[in-house]
Amino acid sequence: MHDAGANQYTFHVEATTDAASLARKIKEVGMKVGIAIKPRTAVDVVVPYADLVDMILVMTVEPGFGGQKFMADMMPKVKYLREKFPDMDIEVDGGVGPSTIDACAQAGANMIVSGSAVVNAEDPKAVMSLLRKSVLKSLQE
Ligand SMILES: O=C(CO)[C@H](O)[C@H](O)COP(=O)(O)O
Repeated sequence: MHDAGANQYTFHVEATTDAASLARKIKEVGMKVGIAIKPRTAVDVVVPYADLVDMILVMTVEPGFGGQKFMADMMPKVKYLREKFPDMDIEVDGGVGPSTIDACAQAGANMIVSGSAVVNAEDPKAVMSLLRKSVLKSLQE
């Protein structure tokens, strides 16, 4: 993947029995590391790997497909991570769009995955701009 131009590899903590080794291997080949947690995984699970990763992804839907409903009850995980790791990239993925971005941004997410809300929009560029503005506004507060 690195040879093909990828500069970050994100894996699910639930998908490996040795997240630390996997994170180190990804770094060794020169890529940034992201670690993701599914909605039913406790946020504490990723804390031991914080020194080994560049980004923590909090899933706000069950992974699998786009178009699902945003789980607002994942926001305490984002807030907890932002308070604990002020300089960490924290991403949210699932059901993020104009009506849910402020909750993500205010909880402390600075990276966003948005599928349906962008691709199904009449004006995808305007939606991306709105999402970006919400995150930037919270970062400046
Ligand atoms: O595959 C996914 C989750 O597994 C999608 O990345 C995610 O759901 C984003 O899509 P949407 O914004 O439509 O929820």
